[in-house]
Amino acid sequence: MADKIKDAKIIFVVGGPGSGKGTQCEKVVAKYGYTHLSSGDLLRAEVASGSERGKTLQAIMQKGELVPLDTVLDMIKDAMIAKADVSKGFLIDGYPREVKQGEEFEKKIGAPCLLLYIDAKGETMVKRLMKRGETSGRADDNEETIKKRLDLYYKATEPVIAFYSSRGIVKKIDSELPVDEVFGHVAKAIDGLK
Ligand SMILES: Nc1ncnc2c1ncn2[C@H]1C[C@H](O)[C@@H](COP(=O)(O)OP(=O)(O)OP(=O)(O)O)O1
Ligand SMILES: Nc1ncnc2c1ncn2[C@H]1C[C@H](O)[C@@H](COP(=O)(O)O)O1
Ligand SMILES: [Mg+2]
Repeated sequence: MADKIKDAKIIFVVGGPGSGKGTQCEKVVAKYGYTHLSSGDLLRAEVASGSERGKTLQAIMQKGELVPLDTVLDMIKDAMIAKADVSKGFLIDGYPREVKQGEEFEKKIGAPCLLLYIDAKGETMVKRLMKRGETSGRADDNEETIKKRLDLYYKATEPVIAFYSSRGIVKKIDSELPVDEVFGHVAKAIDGLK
């Protein structure tokens, strides 16, 4: 089964909470037809299913903490296999959150050809998430959890950028710009792929 995805085109989309990863991924899907897999969305779907596992995940996510690596990697892998026959490429949004996640992904699935680093200032991310929280219904879009997610991002996820930079596959995207301008830079990075 895993053979079906071993040669897939894989793009990691990494950035802080509220930086605009999901927003840009939607636009990439519209233009390039890639498959968007957000680890957070996969986890929220499990929570919404009402399963016992979903209840455990919900408690972790509500605190702004990371769920266990194996849980999230298995979900991504299953979702990739389900789309393998029709996918032109995969946008893996919100993963890896720490270097170990990247290493395990490469062992079990394959290597990314590009890492889109969606970069915004801390204060911008907080403002965006507080605004999104007015309508999102997300249990983690509140002041206390946003602060924890941001702290964890700087501590655990920023080293991911350095790890892949040494491989020359990181494109840093200024996400302080308006959405369509940000997308112009995202598209340029994707068009630059062989
Ligand atoms: N360039 C932008 N300018 C202004 N607002 C933006 C921009 N990009 C995204 N937004 C808005 C849309 C959302 O309401 C909010 C967060 O964007 P979103 O794409 O959901 O972030 P994200 O996927 O990185 O966050 P999370 O990690 O929490 O899922 O900010
Ligand atoms: N890759 C991940 N590893 C661990 N936990 C994760 C991962 N992706 C999402 N999560 C959990 C923890 C996050 O705070 C929430 C929301 O994710 P988001 O990408 O902001 O939608 O889910
Ligand atoms: Mg998102």
